[in-house]
Amino acid sequence: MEDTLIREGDNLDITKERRNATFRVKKLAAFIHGGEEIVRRRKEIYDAVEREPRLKNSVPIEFLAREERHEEQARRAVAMTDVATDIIDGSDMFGEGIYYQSLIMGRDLHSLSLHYSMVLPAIQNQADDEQLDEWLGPIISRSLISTYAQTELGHGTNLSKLETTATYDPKTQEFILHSPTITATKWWPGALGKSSNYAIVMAQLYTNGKWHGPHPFFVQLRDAETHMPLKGVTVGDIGPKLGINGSDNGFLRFNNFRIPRKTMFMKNAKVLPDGTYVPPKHAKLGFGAMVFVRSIMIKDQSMQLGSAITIAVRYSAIRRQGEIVPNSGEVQILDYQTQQLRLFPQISRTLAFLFAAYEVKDLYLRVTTQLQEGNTELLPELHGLSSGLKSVVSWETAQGIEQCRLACGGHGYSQASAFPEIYSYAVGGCTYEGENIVMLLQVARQAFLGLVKIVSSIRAGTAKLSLLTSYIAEKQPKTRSKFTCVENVSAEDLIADFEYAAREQIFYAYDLLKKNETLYSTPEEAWNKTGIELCKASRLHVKAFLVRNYFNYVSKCNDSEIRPILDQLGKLYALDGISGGGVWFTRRGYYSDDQMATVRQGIYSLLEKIRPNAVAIVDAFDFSDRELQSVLGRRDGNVYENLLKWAQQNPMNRSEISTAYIKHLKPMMTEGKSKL
Ligand SMILES: CCCCCCCC/C=C\CCCCCCCCCCC/C=C/C(=O)SCCNC(=O)CCNC(=O)[C@H](O)C(C)(C)COP(=O)(O)OP(=O)(O)OC[C@H]1O[C@@H](n2cnc3c(N)ncnc32)[C@H](O)[C@@H]1OP(=O)(O)O
Ligand SMILES: Cc1cc2nc3c(=O)[nH]c(=O)nc-3n(C[C@H](O)[C@H](O)[C@H](O)COP(=O)(O)OP(=O)(O)OC[C@H]3O[C@@H](n4cnc5c(N)ncnc54)[C@H](O)[C@@H]3O)c2cc1C
Repeated sequence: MEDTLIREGDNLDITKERRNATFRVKKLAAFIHGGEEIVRRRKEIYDAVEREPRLKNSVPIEFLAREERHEEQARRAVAMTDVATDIIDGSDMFGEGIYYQSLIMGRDLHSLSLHYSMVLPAIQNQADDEQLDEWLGPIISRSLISTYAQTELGHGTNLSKLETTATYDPKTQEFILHSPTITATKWWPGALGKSSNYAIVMAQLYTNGKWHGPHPFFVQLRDAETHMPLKGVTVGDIGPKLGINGSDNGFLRFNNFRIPRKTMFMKNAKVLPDGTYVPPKHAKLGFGAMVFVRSIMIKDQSMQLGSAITIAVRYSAIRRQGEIVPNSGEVQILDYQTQQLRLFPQISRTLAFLFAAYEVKDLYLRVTTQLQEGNTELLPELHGLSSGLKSVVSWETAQGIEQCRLACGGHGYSQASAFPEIYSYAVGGCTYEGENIVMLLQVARQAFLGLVKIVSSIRAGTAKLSLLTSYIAEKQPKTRSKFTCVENVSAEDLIADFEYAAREQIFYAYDLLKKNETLYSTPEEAWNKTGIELCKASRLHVKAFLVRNYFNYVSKCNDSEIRPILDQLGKLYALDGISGGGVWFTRRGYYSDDQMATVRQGIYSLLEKIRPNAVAIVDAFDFSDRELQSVLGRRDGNVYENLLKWAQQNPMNRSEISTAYIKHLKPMMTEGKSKL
């Protein structure tokens, strides 16, 4: 990060904002990103990327047609990975990897996305030693391109009903892969359509006439030389999508396609040559690649929200429209209280999500180490934390980006703002790696050792609780919330409030479930009739984690220059949640009407405090113009002249007269004239 973000020629309003900030941006950036050394490395990586001619992103991606975009993203992906090890520590996916990728690939996936984000971790963690020796080299050297093919036309969520079969034939020691129906067609896998010649294929395993559920296989799909699909394989691109159109998400069918026995991942489950099935230590170890992406995408999502709010705050600082006091001149739109309420909570959310991303990364790494030793103890906790965070974070990120777009008025709707790209990329996270509602139900059902299981064990006095769940066993306070005013409220009080709301809803949902079990004939029907309340319980449980984790993380900061900023943002995060969460905080009179009114007053006072530092705070997220790719969010604030330049480079303006005019409009006008 540079010493100062102020330069000659910058927009005067944005310069004034930076001069008036009460803290040094570098300090906050260091805290946010985990230390000065990490910020220094970010700058080093950025400079190296800028110096490398092959990593120049000269084509404005938003003007490209689908095939051109796919090709340009493939070019970038190859260049990115050609020079990666000269620039970054390739083993640090959660840190340097994700940052490096965002500098080059922008908000899109590409031909190698799944190769790195799912296949590499799956091979590292699920292949046996012999398979690792055989597969890891080609994966790293990129002599093959691979993807993760699980979802089918008929089933994405309910993996037990996937229809692709892998039937073992002991005579030839092969599996026969087959797509028995149309709905068995694999559908969605990134980079499957045209790029990949290998895929991890999830298929229902049958050996010696017995079914063993879905298992992963590493399957060659296309010829290594000609890249033509192999006989028995039908593969192609599924067509344009809401976003990520640089990626060739694909379809895939097998027609009695034979693959060798050792293409089944064999570190956990095994099929012996005679067809004997050896089960894994934990039934869901084969789902590890999904857990990796759910874990890493929390950081990715927070960075998407962070870039949206950086753009919106910078633009709001240079945009002047309307007067607050008549005849005193037009104000920066950032001065409107309503604008602040739209924007500043998104700053807090970005930080809360980022700090949660650090926690889930640590847990992921601990679980990976444990699994290497054959210990699956922490796996359910990771499944719960990553599923719950994935759900809440991707949803609130999508909502937050949309608020940022709306807050930028008409210019927010233009691709020049970058919001359409950011939104359409980020919102995919609500669906992929487990549809959000389904993941919330997982949190309720199984995760965190199972909220539902926890309640029954707490009541039975047999609960074994983890750090993430121990609050659930605490007694609900009979007194009111301790909140009196924003100045006096402590982190502990705010955490207690969220835990109160979560506990209240968890027990409410549990009791409803038990009641429904008496009303409906099966536990599954009762579960379905309690689904909405269970999802609410999971959401509040995750929110309580986010608040607790935010303040725990910030408690490490003793710097008097930036600590007040972090406290203000933390309080805003919590109070905005309480104010918007209404009913859960007022149940049993925990918050009175007067307290709620004081919460709102607290929010207004925080908005006022944050306002003078808003530009500097988003500067501390340390996004370069290269990453933001937004005319509205330019560091220098020179928006208007660059909007005009951006429009002028639009291919439609290459000639004065369009083909639409020549082919359709002109003949119509000529005919119109002849009728006069
Ligand atoms: C040098 C190199 C340079 C490289 C430079 C580049 C670097 C790039 C770096 C970083 C890139 C990062 C980019 C950011 C991220 C963007 C990438 C985006 C890619 C997106 C691709 C998308 C892929 C996909 O979508 S793949 C398909 C995903 N599909 C799903 O998620 C399906 C959802 N369904 C399920 O997961 C499950 O079926 C279920 C959980 C809904 C239900 O499962 P079921 O089998 O029915 O089980 P159930 O009976 O409910 O539960 C039984 C018990 O099992 C437990 N359990 C379930 N799942 C798991 C699990 N995964 N792990 C552990 N335990 C699990 C469950 O809790 C139950 O437990 P219990 O104890 O018995 O109660
Ligand atoms: C951008 C993108 C990239 C993707 N990349 C890949 C990839 O690389 N590889 C891959 O294999 N897949 C990929 N997918 C597929 C993705 O993982 C699935 O779409 C996702 O898991 C959701 O499954 P589904 O489509 O079957 O949704 P459905 O399960 O059909 O969901 C539809 C609705 O039904 C509800 N629903 C379903 N089941 C339940 C339930 N039990 N209880 C309550 N409600 C329920 C959901 O909440 C949702 O509202 C990708 C998808 C997208 C959008």
